[in-house]
This record gives sequence, C-alpha cells and structure tokens, in this order.
Amino acid sequence: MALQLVVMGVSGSGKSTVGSQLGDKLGWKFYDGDDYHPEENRKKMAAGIPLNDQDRIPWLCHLHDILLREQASGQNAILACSALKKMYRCILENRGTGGDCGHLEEHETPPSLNILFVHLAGPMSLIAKRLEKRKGHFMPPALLQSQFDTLEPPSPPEKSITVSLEKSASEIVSEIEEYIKNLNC
Ligand SMILES: Nc1ncnc2c1ncn2[C@@H]1O[C@H](COP(=O)(O)OP(=O)(O)OP(=O)(O)O)[C@@H](O)[C@H]1O
Ligand SMILES: O=C(O)[C@H](O)[C@@H](O)[C@H](O)[C@H](O)CO
Repeated sequence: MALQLVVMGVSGSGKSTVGSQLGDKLGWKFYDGDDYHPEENRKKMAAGIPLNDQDRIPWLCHLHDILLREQASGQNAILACSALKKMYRCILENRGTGGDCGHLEEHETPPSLNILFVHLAGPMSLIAKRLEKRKGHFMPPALLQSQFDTLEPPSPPEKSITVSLEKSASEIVSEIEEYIKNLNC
C-alpha cells in the first residue's frame, strides 16, 4: 500500500527542508503545506497573529484531499505540514473526523489514508536561532512560542516517529529513509 509521509512540527523545525530533500532522494512527490494556506491565513501569520482551529480546518481538509488523491492512485507522497494538534492529524488522516470539514454525510465512512507522521522535535532555543537567520518567509519568529503552546506531540495509537532536529538535514533524511526501508521488509 502506498505511504503518505507527513513531516510535522512547529514553524522552523525543518519540515520544508527535510521534506523536499527526502522527496528528491526517494523520488516521491513533495507537497509543502505552506503553499496551500489561503491568503487570509498568510496575512494573519505575517501580522503576528497565530492561526486558530477555524483558520486551519479548511486548509487541513484540502491537504487531506491531496494525500487521498495520491493514495488512491497508489503513489507515495510527502507533505510538510505543522499538524500541531491531534485533531489536526485526525483531519489529515480521515477528512471530517475530529473536525468539521462539512463534506461528509453522517452515514459515510471517511476514507482513511496510510499515513506516517514524522515529528521533527527539538529545543525552542535552537529553532528560534534558525528562524532569526531565515530570510524572506512570511512567518515571524515571534509566533514560535504559540506554536509550542499549541503542539500536542503525536503518541500511540497514532502512527508516528520522532526525529531530533538537532541533527543535520541530511542525517534526518537518512534516518527517515532507513525507517521506511524497514517498514517494507
Ligand atoms: N537540520 C537542520 N540543520 C540546520 N538548519 C536547518 C535544519 N533544518 C532546517 N534548517 C534551517 O532552519 C530554517 C527553518 O527550516 P524550514 O523552513 O525547513 O522549517 P519549516 O518547519 O518548514 O518552517 P515553516 O513551518 O515556518 O515553514 C531554514 O532556514 C533551514 O535552512
Ligand atoms: O499551523 C500553523 O500554525 C501553520 O501551519 C504554521 O505552522 C505555518 O504554516 C508555517 O509553519 C509557516 O511557517
């Protein structure tokens, strides 16, 4: 069965860097969740206002649809997405479950995806340093605290692994690659 890999974590944890490198290495399609935020969400973040559930739910539903399309056509894919709360990961996995996407009838069973969440985790101080250096991104470093406040790290029965963001991006990519290889054994 195709695998949908969601690289998750707070802003600046390295999701885009790791996700795109992994995509290049594995030859899997890479989607950056940031590219799918509506303009209002971008403006809000750029103004230093954290997103709330209402802002994120339609965005997560859209990302679910992208992964479902990949899954349905038997393609492995990678998505970089903050996916900070358990409820958000539920939406990514089963559109409508745990959040109100408004598209499923009550009697319908939501289609589920074969998702593995890869949580890039590490100290706020290191991420803050990386964000201070990052140029040309709409997300202000000042929002990092709210990202940590919102974060609910994944835990069983969620299918997830946690990788330290203190390693280099190429080490992280290799570690994920190794994990996936063993899944297929
Ligand atoms: N493992 C790493 N080691 C050193 N620097 C890194 C590492 N991963 C990412 N970076 C750098 O840290 C910054 C943040 O990384 P990146 O933009 O990939 O994070 P992100 O989680 O996608 O952030 P956002 O959610 O805000 O888009 C970038 O400048 C990137 O070059
Ligand atoms: O859920 C969120 O608050 C958002 O997804 C943010 O994490 C940003 O998209 C991203 O990280 C911007 O840099």
